Amino acid sequence: MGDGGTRRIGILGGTFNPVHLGHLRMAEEALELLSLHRCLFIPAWVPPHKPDQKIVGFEHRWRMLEQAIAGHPRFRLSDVERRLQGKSYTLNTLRALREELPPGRVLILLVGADAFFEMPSWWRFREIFRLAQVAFFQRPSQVCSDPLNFLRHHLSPDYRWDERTGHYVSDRFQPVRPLQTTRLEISSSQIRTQVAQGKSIRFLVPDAVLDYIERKRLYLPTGNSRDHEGG
Ligand SMILES: Nc1ncnc2c1ncn2[C@@H]1O[C@H](COP(=O)(O)OP(=O)(O)OP(=O)(O)O)[C@@H](O)[C@H]1O
Ligand SMILES: O=C(O)c1ccc[n+]([C@@H]2O[C@H](COP(=O)([O-])O)[C@@H](O)[C@H]2O)c1
Repeated sequence: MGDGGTRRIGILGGTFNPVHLGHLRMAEEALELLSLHRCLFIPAWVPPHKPDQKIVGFEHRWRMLEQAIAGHPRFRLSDVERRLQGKSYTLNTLRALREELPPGRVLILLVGADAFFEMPSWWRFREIFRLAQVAFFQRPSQVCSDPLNFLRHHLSPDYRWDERTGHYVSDRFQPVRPLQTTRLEISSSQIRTQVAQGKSIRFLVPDAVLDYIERKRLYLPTGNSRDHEGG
């Protein structure tokens, strides 16, 4: 992903219900490994694949992210999916970012390995690989499929491993890069469950997020939370 000075923007989309230290550490390591100029955190307005999940309102997820990344010199929060409304399809998000960012930016979509191997079920997923590079992170407890077979099968048989750059490359799509990062076994669902069971989530989320969850009484069994509204 050599770029001769071009600014490289990492894009980390998620439901962030709530944001946790797994997300933040993954973004921090991506900054270094991919020499990113910025990492954009993009909370989904309506996550396309979580229709049945009870998700706290966008405003709560936004506020928690805001506090989690406050003061970080390279982390930024983007409301592009709020502005787009409707289901938050990543292809639409990338197209909108292409229009609003200065020309010449290299977009690198950051996804956990679980999300990466599910991408063939995303809306017009092949176009995503034309518009942006993709970097995926190993998640703990992940039984990993072979990425090269996966790319050849779902995108193009010409995908090959480039030892020099550490990317899977193709003449038809942008490079894809596997990243070895610190494995933190944390998920938003685990956090929600622990809060609902009255267990501690300290050191799984930033302190400011912990305070916010307690103050707004989020993730308590139904009926106990404050301002708990949908999308
Ligand atoms: N601990 C983690 N390590 C690496 N990547 C992660 C981790 N947790 C989430 N991600 C990645 O961050 C992105 C956004 O994740 P999301 O907001 O859905 O969080 P989640 O913890 O997976 O949520 P849930 O448990 O509710 O499904 C996805 O690409 C996901 O794979
Ligand atoms: O574009 C799609 O069809 C699509 C389907 C599922 C998930 N995504 C995106 O993937 C990111 C992680 O999603 P999730 O559901 O694991 O929070 C988030 O930015 C979603 O908008 C995108």
